[in-house]
Amino acid sequence: MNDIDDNPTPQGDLALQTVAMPRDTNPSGDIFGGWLVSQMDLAGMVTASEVAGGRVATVAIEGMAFLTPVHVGAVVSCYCDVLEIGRSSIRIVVEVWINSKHDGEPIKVTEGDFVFVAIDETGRTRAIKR
Ligand SMILES: CC(=O)SCCNC(=O)CCNC(=O)[C@H](O)C(C)(C)COP(=O)(O)OP(=O)(O)OC[C@H]1O[C@@H](n2cnc3c(N)ncnc32)[C@H](O)[C@@H]1OP(=O)(O)O
Repeated sequence: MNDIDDNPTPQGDLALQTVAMPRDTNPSGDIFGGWLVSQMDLAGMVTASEVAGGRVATVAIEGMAFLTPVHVGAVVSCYCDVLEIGRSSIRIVVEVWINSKHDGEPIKVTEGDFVFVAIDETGRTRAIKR
């Protein structure tokens, strides 16, 4: 995982942008980690589907850490960078960034390595065309 201080700008391309809503909070009013993972999975799926030219499934999520809380109303941006393309798999680092409530500076919230697999209509793996 990249160190937040060594990597002050997003890595990769913007794949998904959304707003953290009150419905995405737990009873204490904090945004759920699971909601963020869901957004990251969607962002990764968009990028992986483009690379794979069709249907993909998430096979693994590795090495995640939540670095800073997300507040309701924050614009949540997911950036994807393709790290590796195998026979059927695509490894993507997904980073989530928000802007600081105080000074508007971009802040990295979390990142994780997501592995997607290209699958056919029956759900079996398929080779990615290059
Ligand atoms: C967007 C969504 O659909 S989210 C839904 C949640 N995800 C799912 O339902 C997927 C459930 N899993 C599956 O259906 C199956 O595991 C499949 C079809 C994805 C893969 O089937 P497998 O029998 O594991 O395939 P196989 O062993 O050939 O591995 C396929 C590729 O995935 C890679 N892979 C498999 N497991 C892992 C893992 N845990 N971590 C990293 N890579 C992995 C393999 O290295 C291989 O890569 P390569 O083809 O580039 O060499």
